[in-house]
Amino acid sequence: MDVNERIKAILVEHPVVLFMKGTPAWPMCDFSARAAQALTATGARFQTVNVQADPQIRSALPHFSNLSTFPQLFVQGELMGGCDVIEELHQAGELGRMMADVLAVP
Ligand SMILES: N[C@@H](CCC(=O)N[C@@H](CS)C(=O)NCC(=O)O)C(=O)O
Repeated sequence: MDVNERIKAILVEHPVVLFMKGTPAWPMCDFSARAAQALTATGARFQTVNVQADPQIRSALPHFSNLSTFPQLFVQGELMGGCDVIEELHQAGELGRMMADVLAVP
């Protein structure tokens, strides 16, 4: 499967996907760590893709999304943004609401 098809398949399969460096337990970059922390704090379940472990996705995703940096959060297939956007949404109380809407988390 072509890498863009793989990215699309991940986005179809999972309503909330964080493409990050490392994993929430072992983040490999402070921006990825902060993004994963904010999402974890909402209590929502989210899928992560470690771009450091997948060089094809690491190089293709910036072209696919038009965002050159990581992390990248997609909700229902749409790019929300990176760490700055995620933290802003979290601080405004919007991130939890968004996750609840998408995932029906109480
Ligand atoms: N302002 C960005 C900061 C993210 C950032 O600068 N990430 C860097 C360091 S992890 C990055 O992805 N650089 C490009 C690369 O490593 O390919 C955000 O909100 O996510």
